[in-house]
Amino acid sequence: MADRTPLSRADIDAALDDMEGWVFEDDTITKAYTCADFQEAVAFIVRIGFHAEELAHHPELFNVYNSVDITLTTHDAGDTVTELDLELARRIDAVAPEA
Ligand SMILES: C[C@H](O)[C@H](O)[C@H]1CNC2=NC(N)=NC(=O)C2=N1
Repeated sequence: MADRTPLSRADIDAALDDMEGWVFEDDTITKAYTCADFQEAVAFIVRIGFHAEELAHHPELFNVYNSVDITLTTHDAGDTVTELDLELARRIDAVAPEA
């Protein structure tokens, strides 16, 4: 299980180098997805939900029609980015609809 120790900015930047579309912003990592339509966006959100529950780690999600904007931070680590955010981000990418 990934841990909840705050990561350094250098560690976050190094990880994000291999994670297309994810950006560091205000002690969070964020990514904006565009789905084909609302149905695909909602299905994506449901798939994210299963991983969030499995990890006991929950994203902030903002959906408008076919867009899903995701923000990840670890509340238990003082609202900083941890390995758990990177793990959830990688799982989200793995269940994202094809671009
Ligand atoms: C007890 C439970 O596992 C914790 O409260 C979890 C729940 N989901 C969480 N989600 C996020 N994003 N950060 C947390 O620190 C967090 N903590």
